[in-house]
This record gives sequence, structure tokens and C-alpha cells, in this order.
Amino acid sequence: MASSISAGLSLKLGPQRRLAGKVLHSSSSHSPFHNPSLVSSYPFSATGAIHFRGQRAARDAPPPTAISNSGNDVAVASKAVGLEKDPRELWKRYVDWLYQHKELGLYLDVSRVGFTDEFLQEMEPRLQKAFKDMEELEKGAIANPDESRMVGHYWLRNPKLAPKAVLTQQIETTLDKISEFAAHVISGKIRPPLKDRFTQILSIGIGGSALGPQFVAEALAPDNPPLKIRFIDNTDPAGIDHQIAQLGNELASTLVIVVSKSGGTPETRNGLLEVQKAFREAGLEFSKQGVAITQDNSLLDNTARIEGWIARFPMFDWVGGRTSEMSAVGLLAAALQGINIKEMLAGAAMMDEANRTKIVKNNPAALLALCWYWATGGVGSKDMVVLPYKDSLLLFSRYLQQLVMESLGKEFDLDGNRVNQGLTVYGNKGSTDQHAYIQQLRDGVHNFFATFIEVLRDRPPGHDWELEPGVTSGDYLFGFLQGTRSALYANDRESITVTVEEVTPKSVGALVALYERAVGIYASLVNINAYHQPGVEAGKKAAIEVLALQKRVLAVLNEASCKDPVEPLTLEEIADRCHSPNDIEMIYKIIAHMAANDRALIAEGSCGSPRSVKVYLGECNVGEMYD
Ligand SMILES: O=P(O)(O)OC[C@H]1O[C@](O)(CO)[C@@H](O)[C@@H]1O
Repeated sequence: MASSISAGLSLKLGPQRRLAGKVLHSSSSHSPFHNPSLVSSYPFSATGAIHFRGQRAARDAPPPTAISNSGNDVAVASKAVGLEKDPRELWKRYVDWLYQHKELGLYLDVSRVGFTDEFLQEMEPRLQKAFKDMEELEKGAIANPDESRMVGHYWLRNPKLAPKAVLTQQIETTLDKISEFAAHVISGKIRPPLKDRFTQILSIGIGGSALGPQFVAEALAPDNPPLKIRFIDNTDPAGIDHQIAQLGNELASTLVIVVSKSGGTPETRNGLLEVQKAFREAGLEFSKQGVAITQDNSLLDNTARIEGWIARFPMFDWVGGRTSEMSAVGLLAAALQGINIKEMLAGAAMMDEANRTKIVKNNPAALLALCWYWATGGVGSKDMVVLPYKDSLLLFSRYLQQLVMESLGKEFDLDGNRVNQGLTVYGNKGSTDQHAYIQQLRDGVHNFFATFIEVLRDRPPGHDWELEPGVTSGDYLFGFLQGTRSALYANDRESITVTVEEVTPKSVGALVALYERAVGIYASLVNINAYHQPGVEAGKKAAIEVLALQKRVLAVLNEASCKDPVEPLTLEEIADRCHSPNDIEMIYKIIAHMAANDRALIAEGSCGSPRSVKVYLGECNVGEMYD
């Protein structure tokens, strides 16, 4: 280890940093910003967006108005300095900046991010504004202006913080109901009609209605939980069949939790319909095994109420899907698996409290947001690679992907400027990824910064053994983390390290809260609404149009197939009769998909040459409406 660290530290700055090093300060008279002819030869543009040579240039160069709004001038002034390489200085930086939350056993090391004092000074007022924004949000401001909604996930772990007594009461009542319900299910007091007790959970939901529970199950479920959990988080029929097949006879002892804030998400609805069909085929009564988590009065809520499902839990209007882990969405599944949800909430509450300080150095969420801003120039010019060195935290990067990207990936800022903001997140786990893509991180395209998640405790006490004199498996894992961090830094790749002592309900709650707040602060720094997701609607709308077109295609084919003799149609003819000549490619895809799926549709000709294809239905459905 020691040799790899010192070898790394002796390396020189890469060419990109040296180039960057020429840009001293945006206000300097020698700055290339004052000489338009020089602009293209430097890694920063005149507008302040970062240009990395030979890499993704300037993230579609947002217009100058947007840049000045998100203050990239600050990043420009500071990115010009290379990373510290002197071991003593680096140690000093490590010690000076190390954040520790004693009670949570959580540490944050930002020493391998090269922000400067000047950058900090320039960011200070904007961070103070972000703190104010968070304060307002916690007090119940309409922090999601587009949807006219309050943003209250912080109240979930500190109900007294809610701006109205009625909200406090709703949170507390729901929490009591979750604990009681889970206890009754585990004890068998609430049981399925044909079995002594529930043994399995099948959770149906997508996005924020799945990712938190999936992450927490992987991180915290005991080896032998009172109920094992499975997920249906897609409308892939084969995936759904697989989950149901895996349950086998245990379907009779499966508690099905359907999770959807809106109560109308198509993937979730389809999952429910598929599972209900499986119940019918097995002679089981779904309503006696179904639970809904959704907003009051949603389609799902009404269905569950009318059909008499065994329980319904609320999702509050003021909790977004991606920040719903501490609501019934995350807590019910966790409690049923025997995870201590009070500890999760306590960990999150403690982290929230730590993040309320206005002293940046003592505020871990602000430190994270600051590092993100520094590393990406405040325009998402670099990706965040999340590397937990602990198998049980495998899904953390996936969970963060939605939390960060759905929150920060926005076209417009709060003033209506087109900014195309975002921060790309991906990752898996260490050291596994060392044998997959770390090669590129170390030596290849420099378009990322890393976040290591370190867990100090390797195994529960009493189980460790030395597989070599003085060395355990956990020591290897530790060594790989430290080695990768050093090797990346030596090649000017910045990294953050979050350390927890153990993976416990408390530390997991704290991690969730840490990143929720970092996203909120960063959103404020770049002046965007982190709490809506207008972009997702475009894809949903387009999908609905495809399905509507499919129904028109079927209607046209049905009419032609009911003729005597049957009239096979070319793709052009179908498109014309659908009054959609411009959709011919989509019609071809619809037909290819249906033909591959036993849909009584006969396509003659070669799929590889679409013009040769003629189509008709194998049977005529007189009077079929297809709508
Ligand atoms: O809980 P719902 O309403 O089914 O939504 C699921 C997911 O879909 C999204 O709305 C995006 O489509 C996410 O924000 C959300 O977590």
C-alpha cells in the first residue's frame, strides 16, 4: 500500500490540469477571458462553461444568461488550480477538512477534491442562500413551485417540524399504523386466508416507489427475515412471470404491496393486473393479501378501498417519490423484514440536524454540494461515480441515480432560462468494479469524479479470521479502496469518501438524509427546482401515443381481414388507412413486435426488407373495437 501511495504522489499533473493552470483568475487582466481570440485554446469558455479538450465539450454550452445565473464564474476562477500533491500538505488538508458525526459514526473526507479558499469564499454567499432556502422549505414553503407543492420529506423523521399540527399527526399516526401492522403480520395475527402467516412480500412499484425499498432491503434485511421481499418494478412480462414463478406455492402466503404515489403509473398498474391474474389462476383471493400505499383518493386507493384490500397506507402529497424512503413506501417494507425503522428515522433525523448548521465546514450536505459544484463546474460537466466498498450497499448508486438525476436533470432554471442542468450518477461496487471499468477511470477519459463509500466494520464481531498472516478478506477490501483512491488522485481524478462504521438502520437512514439534503442544497446553488420531473412526462406521453397507434393499426387490419377474400396490406397501406403516413416506421415496429408475440397477426415477406411485408390478421373479429 505505502509504495503505491508514494508512487502515485510523485506523478506530475496531467496536461489538462496544466492547461487549466494557465487560467489564473477570471478577473485577472492576463486571463484569456479578456482576449476572445484565446478563448478556444483554453479549457474554459468565455461564458464560463468548462471545455475539456477531446471530451464532452461544455455540456451543450448553456447560454450566457443561464451561466451567469448559475454563477459559473465562480467555478472558472477556482478550477484553475491543480490538485495538491505534497504528502504533508495533503495530510494537513485531510485533517483540516475531515468531517465527523460522532454519534452516527459517519465521516466525510473532501480532501481529494481540489477546491480552493478563493472558491469557498466566492461560494459562501450562495451557500448561505441555499441554507435559507432549505430553512424555508422545512418551514413549509412551496418549494416545488411548478406543482404548487410543499416539500416535506424532512418532517417524516421529525414530525414536530411539520408546519401544521394536522401534518404532524398524520405522520405520527401513519408511523404507528405501520409498526402495528408489521408486528401483526409478523406474529401471524394478520394472516392470509389459507396459511398460518405471511412469508413473502411482493412489492409492486417503480422509480421512487421501488428504489428506496430495494436499496434498504439489500443493505439491511437480516439473512432470515420474517418476510422475504421480491420486487416487480417493470412491465416486462417475462420479469413479472419470473417473480411469480419464484414464489411458487408461497403465493398463498405472499403479501402484495402495491406502491404508487399517483396511483396511476402504467407499469405498476400492469404489475398489479398480472399478479391479480396469477392469484385468480391459483384460486386465491387477492384482496385478502393486498396492501396499497398511495395518495388518498387515487385510482389505486379507490380500487383498494372498493375491493376491500387488507390495508391502505397514505403517501403524502408533499413527499416526492424519490424522497419517500422514510414514508410508508420505505418503512412498511423495512418493518416487515424486521428492520428497525425507528433507528432508520433516528439516523436520518440526526443527519438532518447536522445539516442545519450554517457553517459550511461543519455541514456535510453542504460540503458534498460544494464538491459537486467544484468538480462539475456547476454545470454537470463531470459524472459522479459512486463506489460503495460493501456488497450490501450495492444498490446505493442505483438509488442515488434517481435521487440525483431526476432532481437535478432540468432543462430550465427557476428563472426560466434554458440551462440543461444535471449530474450523471452511476456506479456499482468496489472492488468488483476494479475488474470492470476502473481502468478507464484511472487512465481514460477524464469525465468523472468518484465517491467512495467506506464501511469500517468488515464483519460482525467474532467472525473474522486471517487468511494470510495478519491479513483478512476485509483488509483486502480496505486495501483496494485505499489503493484505488490513491491511484485516481495521482492521475488528477478527484474523489470524496464517505465512511460509516457499520451498515446499520441508523447509518443507512443517515446516508439517505445526507444525499437528500445535498441534492436540495446543490439545486439551490444552480437555481433549479429539484422537486418536479417534467421531462419524464414526455416519454410517458409518447408511449401512450404508440399504444394508441397500435390500436388503430389493429382496427385497420381487422377491417381488411374481415373482407372476403382477406386483403393483406402493405405498411404504406396500413399507414395511409391509419391516417398516419409519417408513422410508418413505428407501424413497422408495432407489427414486428406483435408478429413476434403470437398475436394472431400474419406478416408475409421479409422483416429485413419492410417494403416486402404484407400483413393481415389470422382471424377476423367482427365488431371488435380496439379501444
Ligand atoms: O409512485 P408513482 O406515482 O407510481 O411514480 C413512480 C415514479 O415515477 C416518476 O414519477 C417518474 O415517472 C418518479 O418520480 C416516481 O418515483
